[in-house]
Amino acid sequence: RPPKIPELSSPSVCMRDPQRVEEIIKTMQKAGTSTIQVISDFDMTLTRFAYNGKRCPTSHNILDNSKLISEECKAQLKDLLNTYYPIEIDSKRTAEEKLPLMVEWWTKAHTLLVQQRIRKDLLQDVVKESDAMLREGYQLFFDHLQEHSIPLLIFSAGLGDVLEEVIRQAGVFHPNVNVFSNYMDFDETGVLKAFKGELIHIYNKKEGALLNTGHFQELKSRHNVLLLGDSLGDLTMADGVHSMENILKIGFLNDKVEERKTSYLNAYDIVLVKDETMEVPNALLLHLTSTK
Ligand SMILES: Nc1ccn([C@@H]2O[C@H](COP(=O)(O)O)[C@@H](O)[C@H]2O)c(=O)n1
Ligand SMILES: [Mg+2]
Repeated sequence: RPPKIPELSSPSVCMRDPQRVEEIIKTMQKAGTSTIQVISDFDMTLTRFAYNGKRCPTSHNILDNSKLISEECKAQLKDLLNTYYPIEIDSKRTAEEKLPLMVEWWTKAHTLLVQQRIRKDLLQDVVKESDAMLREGYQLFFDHLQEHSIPLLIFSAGLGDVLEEVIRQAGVFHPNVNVFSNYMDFDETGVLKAFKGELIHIYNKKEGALLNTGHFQELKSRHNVLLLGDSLGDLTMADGVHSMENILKIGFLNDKVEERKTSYLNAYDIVLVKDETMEVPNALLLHLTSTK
């Protein structure tokens, strides 16, 4: 294990191949800060999964539980969550089996949200009044990337308008941050009428809008990627990166740990088990941006 990163010896850290991790870190550190980009999922990756034993909300949940949603609609959204979330984290079903069901979940939820005639000008209050919580250490994470001019792409199947507000209110929506997500389309009076563009769900985080935006085109010289996710669907988030040289994949394993540990260890280089902090990603970033 890299001796300069004691956080990698924390009990929450699991690695299938620590030597390989060490090699990737060494190569990336040698290549230098100007070659690095960070691609991160949002819900349950940059935000906490639980706090004081209670689940923290996803960007969808922030809106679902808010004053902008009728009691009847809240119950319908909750039913959807109770039906589809167990499918999302079911280790016995394949991604192919889950994909159409996930599309069904997102589509039904978005249809319900549009029926609620949500007002754009109230989203700020909704986030302020919510239990949204970024992971401990988020400030250092965002500020350090900004200080070192490292681009951060947040690639989320959540609600872009809501998640942007979360990071704005936390004071970390710096100019190096780019967000790809599901954005709301409001009519001329500021009422939600639809969702923009192609739906982003947990199993298409490489297709659609993102590949045509030129985002990765602009970052052509950044061949070294630090990827952060909490779902196996997050692993394809860097697929658009041009001539990638190294990728270090960090996965937060928040729920159903025993059932899912093997698949996470096979897919992610570093697995953080029930770790609600940014300690390990931060330690890695500090190391990668150090010149020693
Ligand atoms: N109606 C929905 C649909 C999805 N979710 C959760 O959002 C997560 C996706 O957002 P990422 O930032 O992680 O891409 C996903 O894991 C679902 O559990 C939801 O809460 N409500
Ligand atoms: Mg997530």
